[in-house]
Amino acid sequence: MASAFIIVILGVAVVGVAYLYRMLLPTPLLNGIPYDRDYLHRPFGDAFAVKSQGQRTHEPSASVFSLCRKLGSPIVQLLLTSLPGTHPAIILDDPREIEDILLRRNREFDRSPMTTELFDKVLPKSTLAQLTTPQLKAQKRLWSDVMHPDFLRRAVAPNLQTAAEELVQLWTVKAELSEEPFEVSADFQSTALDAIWVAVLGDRIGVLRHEIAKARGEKASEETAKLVEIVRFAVEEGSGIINQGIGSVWPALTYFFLSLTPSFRKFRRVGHDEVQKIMKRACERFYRLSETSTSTGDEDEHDRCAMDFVLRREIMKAKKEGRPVDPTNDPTMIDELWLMLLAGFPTSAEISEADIPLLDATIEETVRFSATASITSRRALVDTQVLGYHIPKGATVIMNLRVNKQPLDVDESLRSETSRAAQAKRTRGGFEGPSGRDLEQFEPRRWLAQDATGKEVYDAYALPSLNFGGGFRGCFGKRLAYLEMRIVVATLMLNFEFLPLPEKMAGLEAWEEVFRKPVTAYVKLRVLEG
Ligand code: HEM
Repeated sequence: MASAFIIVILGVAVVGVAYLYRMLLPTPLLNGIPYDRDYLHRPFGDAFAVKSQGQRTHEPSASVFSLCRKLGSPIVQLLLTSLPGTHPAIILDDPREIEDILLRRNREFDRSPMTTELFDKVLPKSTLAQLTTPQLKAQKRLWSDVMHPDFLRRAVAPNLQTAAEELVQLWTVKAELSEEPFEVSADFQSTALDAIWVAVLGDRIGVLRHEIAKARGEKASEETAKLVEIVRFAVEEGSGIINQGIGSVWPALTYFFLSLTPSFRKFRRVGHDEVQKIMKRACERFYRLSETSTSTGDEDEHDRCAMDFVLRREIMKAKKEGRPVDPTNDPTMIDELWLMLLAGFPTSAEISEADIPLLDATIEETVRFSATASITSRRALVDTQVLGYHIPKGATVIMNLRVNKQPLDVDESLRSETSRAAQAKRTRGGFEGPSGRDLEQFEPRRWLAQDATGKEVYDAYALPSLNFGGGFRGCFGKRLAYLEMRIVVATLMLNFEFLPLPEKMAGLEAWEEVFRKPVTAYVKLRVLEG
């Protein structure tokens, strides 16, 4: 009797293990999209192979899209498990079709859970942690005006200019101390942190001033040093947590374990407290103003940053409706502000408005070439088609935002109507024309054209520009990032001559985490006389 029982148990165990093993094997979609047959009979399909290639090269996105080149198709399937809840994942590496999906097919594709899950544990109420819903649309509307060109020019550009000038001071001190090249990654991070903090929250943290004092051998203020340390911790910890989710094949599990660690809890507490303190001060200012001001207008001279703009509007609206309001306790507000700080951290008036086509072309080419963000994804909301293949509702389409190789050939008749119409408007032929040549080379002039009078102009549409995504769920901070690059690049060019570097310091290798960053970034400078 006992042995029969053991045989039954063993039988059930064997069937259970066989069933689990079967579930770990991939089931490709029956829609003809190519896949890597080498991984058809391996548990977890090619997910681990792609992940380990990414870890080896430090370029995870490139390892995902290398599958398209390997199979010679701009659209391929990633083989995943057949476990319940696993959605088909399709990889797309065709800039024209990606641009079309992002910009023109918002009814068919939305932000995918692959992205929202990464931000859900870290900043749950932020835009990036949400699929498109009526509530998210209202949240996006509330913030949309803070990226209006007029607001950026009036309130944000002067602060960005100050950060750029402080970077010039820092490099001048360093160049005067030694004629040797020096590493500048940390200086760009300090500039980006100062710039994004003041643009979003209006307060100066003074990271660059702190670095200038250190470079001059002066004693930096203890208060600034403490604040810089807190802010650096929160920004770096936040990016690090998201990065661990990106690197995981099971982000939900990784986040579960991370959420138990003291540094995760410290990130949530410190981040929350620091931003809340700054919000409290701004609210007090607006409560005082609301006693005297009659303005309920959309723009106000008292707004110094993105946060001011939204807080003032909320306070004025509540006052008009005669209800109390305390935005400092609104977790949506705090998470959204933190998302902007984390998103703006890697970005590196007159300058902001001057018409200099070659400057714009150089910035666009830098954005393309550096590919700071190389990947995004969308979820199919309906059964649809991409490049002639059926895409089932619920499938995730993972898209390459990096345009550094001639795209693979595609039969024009397989493209969507809107994609063909967009190509027809590219008067200089897009990839087929001069702008599409030598995409492995840094060549700003690909973004220049001549207008009807023969004048050289910047052509933002010469090629699909994908590094900020696009459409309704495209990057919210794109204008701010371009403005910051414009001001910083122009200010540096006006103050320094950049001398040639020894070959070993001029490498272009990158390290991709949430964003791609250079492995090393050196400069050798000659300070230009005023
Ligand atoms: C070089 C700098 C930056 C790059 C390369 C970048 C890139 C991106 C990309 C690729 C996306 C996803 C877009 C898509 O899926 O279509 C995104 C989303 C987003 N970015 Fe940026 N970004 C940068 C700077 C900023 C800044 C400065 C801010 C804010 C101040 C910002 C705020 C956001 C937000 C809120 C979203 C989510 C939008 C949504 O889901 O609706 N980004 N960014």
